Amino acid sequence: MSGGRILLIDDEEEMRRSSAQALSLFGLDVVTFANAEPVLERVGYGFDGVVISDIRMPGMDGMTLLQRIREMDSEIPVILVTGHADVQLAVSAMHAGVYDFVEKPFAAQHLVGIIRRALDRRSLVLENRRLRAVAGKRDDIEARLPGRTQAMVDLRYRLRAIAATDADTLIIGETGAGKEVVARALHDTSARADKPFIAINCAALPETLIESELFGHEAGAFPGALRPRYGKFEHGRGGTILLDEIGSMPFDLQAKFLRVLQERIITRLGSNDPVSLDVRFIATSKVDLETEVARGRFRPDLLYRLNVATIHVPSLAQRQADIPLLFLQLVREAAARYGRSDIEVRPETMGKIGSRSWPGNVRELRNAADRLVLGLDLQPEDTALQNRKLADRVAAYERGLIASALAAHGSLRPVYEMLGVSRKTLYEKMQKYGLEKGGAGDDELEA
Ligand SMILES: Nc1ncnc2c1ncn2[C@@H]1O[C@H](COP(=O)(O)OP(=O)(O)OP(=O)(O)O)[C@@H](O)[C@H]1O
Repeated sequence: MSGGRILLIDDEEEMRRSSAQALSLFGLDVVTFANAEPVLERVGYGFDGVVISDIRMPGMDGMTLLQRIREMDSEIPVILVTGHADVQLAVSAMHAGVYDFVEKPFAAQHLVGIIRRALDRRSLVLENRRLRAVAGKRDDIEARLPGRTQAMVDLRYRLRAIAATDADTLIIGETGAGKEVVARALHDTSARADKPFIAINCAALPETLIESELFGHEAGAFPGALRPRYGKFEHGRGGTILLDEIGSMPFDLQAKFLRVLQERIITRLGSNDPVSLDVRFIATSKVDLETEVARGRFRPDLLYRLNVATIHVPSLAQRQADIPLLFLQLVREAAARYGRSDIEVRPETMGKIGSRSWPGNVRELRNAADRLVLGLDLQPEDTALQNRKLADRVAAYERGLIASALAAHGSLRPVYEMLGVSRKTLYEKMQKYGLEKGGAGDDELEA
């Protein structure tokens, strides 16, 4: 039997007390209410329990409650408690989709039997929904993240393994490598697939607003907060929250966020009432968070907490062999988007695509596919470079310098000496940019 909750509504206090007591003797987890309104806040699409309500009550009656619940999710079991003379009401409730009735006075054991069947049915409904959602999207991972290189095979394997858990996840990868695509795929193949997916870009939110954006606020929490507002965390209830560019989260906020991760509770700005939060967090970063920790810009405790389930999204340089096929797929997608069907990729174009470097990764490759479909020339590498952000241009420049130094020397020592970096730094950068050691001996690499 499921461990779901039983919400019991009756306006008579004695009835609430005695029913709750009787049901808890049978090991059922009962919460009682004197009126129906607050129950609507407690149930929703993923509710894994049963509602039992008196049919006649002042304020919202049992019939209206039944209708309101069925508008949210028609498969939540609602059991109505009727009086002896309520036959007419009972007939309408049956038409309205009530799960079952009990007539007052009732034997607790009789009600318990009905509740147990209702709970079993509810957990079956939820499990079926979960499996349907997962099955529908699972096959899709291959299509969303294609590639035959080991790096992509490993990525898909890890993604599936982590999607089967509810662990908070850190996704690392270069700009444009597809971190957000991976985050979405993770959500869509997880048990939370039919719940919200909320993406928040930490780098794009102004520092002054970020806290109220995430946590929400009460009216008057700060000047300009005229009305209470839910934060994005609460909007994501039951689902997944993606924190893009977690490294850009202001330092002070990191401590608060760590507490949210640990306790699953948030407090809106200007409020003292903590609200519980059922979400999975996914964070992404293109910068090395260890380095940010060393620079005092990122909290080590937050990194350790996030670093449990980690997915590395390979750069295009780390999956060079996948580039031609991926490019063809992106061309097909672009052709569909622009309503073109006669697109042909010439072998020499394909040669250029496969051999050049793509520091902007799939995003840049996708731009190239768009240009081809629109009949524009492939941008020369240096023009493409000018259109990128400073950090990407610096990275591309650095990669180029290291690549040519590696090509010019048979061993690593002259390379790192010439570039004025330690052997360890050189090794890390080679890994980051997917560069091979050229003619250098293996022993040189043990930094
Ligand atoms: N495997 C893929 N197949 C098709 N398109 C992809 C794939 N991976 C990424 N893309 C596309 O490339 C672009 C960049 O992807 P995404 O936004 O996920 O990258 P990112 O790593 O989150 O980038 P940034 O760090 O800059 O935010 C998007 O347009 C996305 O649709």
